[in-house]
Amino acid sequence: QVCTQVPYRCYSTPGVGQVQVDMNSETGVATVRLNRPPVNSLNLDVLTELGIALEKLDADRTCRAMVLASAVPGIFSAGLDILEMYQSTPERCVAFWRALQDAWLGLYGSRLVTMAAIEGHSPAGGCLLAMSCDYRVMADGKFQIGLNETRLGIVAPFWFEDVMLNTIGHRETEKALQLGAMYSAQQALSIGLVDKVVPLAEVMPTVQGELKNWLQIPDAARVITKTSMRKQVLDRLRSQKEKDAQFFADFIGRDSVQRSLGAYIASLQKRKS
Ligand SMILES: CCCCCCCCCC/C=C/CC(=O)SCCNC(=O)CCNC(=O)[C@H](O)C(C)(C)COP(=O)(O)OP(=O)(O)OC[C@H]1O[C@@H](n2cnc3c(N)ncnc32)[C@H](O)[C@@H]1OP(=O)(O)O
Repeated sequence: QVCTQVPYRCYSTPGVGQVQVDMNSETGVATVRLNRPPVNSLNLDVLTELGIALEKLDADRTCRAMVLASAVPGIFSAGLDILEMYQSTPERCVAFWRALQDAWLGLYGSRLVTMAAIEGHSPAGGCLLAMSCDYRVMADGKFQIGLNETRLGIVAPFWFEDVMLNTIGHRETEKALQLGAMYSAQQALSIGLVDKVVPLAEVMPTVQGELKNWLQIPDAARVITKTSMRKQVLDRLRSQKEKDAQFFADFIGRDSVQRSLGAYIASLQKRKS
């Protein structure tokens, strides 16, 4: 049970919030769990909650690190909620995209040590969240991770691409994005998409162990280094947020894209029958 005793502090109501934040003020480590069953798809509400949670943690001087995880077994995140992109309005699309931009700028630009505990599938937007952390530990087994956008007939935006480039390099990114490739944990490890693969039950203990190394480094020096490494990619989006949001809404509204998304949703439903 989380958040029941000192030194834990909750930023969300247990069992209610779609983004649950448990702050351990003794260690300075916050755990942020996505909690939107069945698959933690990222809709406008979740992205808004996530953006706010990240902003609060960044402002909390007692907080030094954050673990991004899931409260839903078997899933890290299924990525963006496809229903936000299918038969939506241009206004809603723009609001949705702004919330994604803000959550991502907060995560990729966070001063905290950020670690992803990937205890389930992590396609598309889920993979973006994981890649935006400083370190990734993934559960071995049947779970998959990757930017699969082209398989849906959509295109990973330039900032998704930039983050992947910074994570696995140009050649692997080119293949991964064109093919919309999804990788097993072992394959992801072999191309550097994740940093460690362990059995499911060991993901959290491994993250906690790795955090000890990172927290030995003085914050100021680490933060200056992180900022210097990530600034260019962050600034590229910051300088064209509105244009990017408008471009997304226009692109998603195209008939051909809507047809592809409709077919993809049908294929997801068909898998079950
Ligand atoms: C120059 C051009 C520039 C272009 C610029 C703009 C372009 C736009 C870019 C937009 C970027 C998008 C990034 C994304 O994140 S798109 C989302 C991609 N996500 C996926 O493809 C994941 C699909 N889901 C799965 O593969 C599986 O669900 C799973 C994650 C492997 C889990 O499998 P599991 O068997 O456990 O669960 P189910 O498949 O039975 O799913 C349960 C129900 O959830 C629904 N579902 C699944 N994923 C999503 C989703 N992402 N959004 C909404 N709903 C989702 C699924 O349909 C089931 O619903 P049901 O119970 O009602 O049938």
